Amino acid sequence: MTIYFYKVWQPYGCFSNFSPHGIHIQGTYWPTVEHYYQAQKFVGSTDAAIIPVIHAAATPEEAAALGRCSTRQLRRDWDLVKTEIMREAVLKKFITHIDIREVLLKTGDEILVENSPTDSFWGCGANRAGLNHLGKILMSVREEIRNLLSLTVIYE
Ligand SMILES: Nc1c(N[C@@H]2O[C@H](COP(=O)(O)O)[C@@H](O)[C@H]2O)[nH]c(=O)[nH]c1=O
Repeated sequence: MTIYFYKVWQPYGCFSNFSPHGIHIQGTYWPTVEHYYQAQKFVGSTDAAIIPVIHAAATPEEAAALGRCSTRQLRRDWDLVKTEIMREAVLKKFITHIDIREVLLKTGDEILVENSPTDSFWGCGANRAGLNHLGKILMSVREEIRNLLSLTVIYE
């Protein structure tokens, strides 16, 4: 059965990038995947000064609003790198936090879908026919962690 998730307070809310699970990446701690993802939009851009502001945002909603501001200049390669950047952050989240890693692993081989009514890139969009890249990343992270854990069992 397909598992749909979206808001943090709904079932499987820990799969949302807005969930309160911090990550360390390249020496910096980010309070949520969303903070990190939104800040990466401006690395090397003329609007890079917004990065520490996004980092310090009180909530992921605030971080997202800062990153989505249409008057700011995104890095030129954003569309090429955003999926890999998201994957790295989501992998780090589920490697770091054992409790939600268990939730992810317990979904077995079910299809995971970000049920966003407005986003048909990361989610499935209102018609549920969107690309669902976040769901796909979660499924691939689930597979990667499973493989990592099976290697640990063999070599321990
Ligand atoms: N979960 C969730 C959202 N979805 C998230 O929004 C991000 C995409 O942002 P952007 O590339 O700027 O459009 C990505 O992390 C996606 O998972 N959006 C929300 O407004 N509220 C929410 O609770």
